[in-house]
Amino acid sequence: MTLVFKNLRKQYGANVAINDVSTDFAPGLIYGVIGPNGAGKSTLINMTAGSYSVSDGSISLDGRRLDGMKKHQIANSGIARTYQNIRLFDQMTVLENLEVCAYPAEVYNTWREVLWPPYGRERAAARRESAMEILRFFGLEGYADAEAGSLPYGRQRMLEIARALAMKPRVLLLDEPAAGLNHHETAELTAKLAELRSPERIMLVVEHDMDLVMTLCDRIVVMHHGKLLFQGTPAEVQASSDVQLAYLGTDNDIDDIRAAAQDRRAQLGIRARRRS
Ligand SMILES: Nc1ncnc2c1ncn2[C@@H]1O[C@H](COP(=O)(O)OP(=O)(O)OP(=O)(O)O)[C@@H](O)[C@H]1O
Repeated sequence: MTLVFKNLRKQYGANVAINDVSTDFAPGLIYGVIGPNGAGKSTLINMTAGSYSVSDGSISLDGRRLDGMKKHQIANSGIARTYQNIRLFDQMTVLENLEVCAYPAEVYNTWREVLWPPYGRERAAARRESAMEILRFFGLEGYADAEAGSLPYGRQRMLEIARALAMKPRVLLLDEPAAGLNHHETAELTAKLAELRSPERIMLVVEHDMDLVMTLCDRIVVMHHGKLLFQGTPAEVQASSDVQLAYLGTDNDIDDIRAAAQDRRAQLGIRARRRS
């Protein structure tokens, strides 16, 4: 399984958000996507998930073109995502948030469940058990019957990832999963995400939190002004003066990049990080 971006381009009017990006992603690895604000990171996620159209070039999974597919077809191809700003089904329970993602994609199977109640009950029980297993993994089982919107912020972030996992994705796209989490929550999240590394899954994590990225990711893609500036291991990225220049305009080290990322988050009004 490989996810491939080929000469990918995204243009909003005259603004070129993604400019001729070509790279590929292999299963079993966690990829970090970093870069200054406006570099095009979220646009990559949005195009891969089908939320935004592709202006030019292609995105394919196992040789199958995803660009041009409808959003639900992309989801059915095994791509799941989370959002920079949490988007849960607030009025549903935590358990329902997961169950709703595991309903059959094929109309045929839905009718089978409706017309054959024993089969429907069996499938519903299996969905529930599978959802509970994911909730237990995230330590959310105690919230199963609570309304999703009533959960503390950090738990909602975890629930978003849990919900994406309920789709059993082959490609998991996480857009700033640590935004607004305190240090304790970020450490917990980092450990959970590391456990999700699987030979059957490609993971892409867009994140400003350098500690998370450097700890978690096997490979890092650095975006700058819509272009792929650099790609390598965390050590290679930390050693790259190109990367440091892109972030800071000066040839400083990774600690300054960390500080710059925090400053930019604050400027953007991304929920302040609480020190625990
Ligand atoms: N829906 C949109 N309409 C018009 N321009 C957009 C849209 N979404 C993004 N852009 C522009 O595309 C460029 C890349 O934005 P994108 O959100 O992908 O960057 P980013 O690297 O994810 O930034 P951040 O770290 O701030 O989230 C920016 O110039 C942004 O203003």
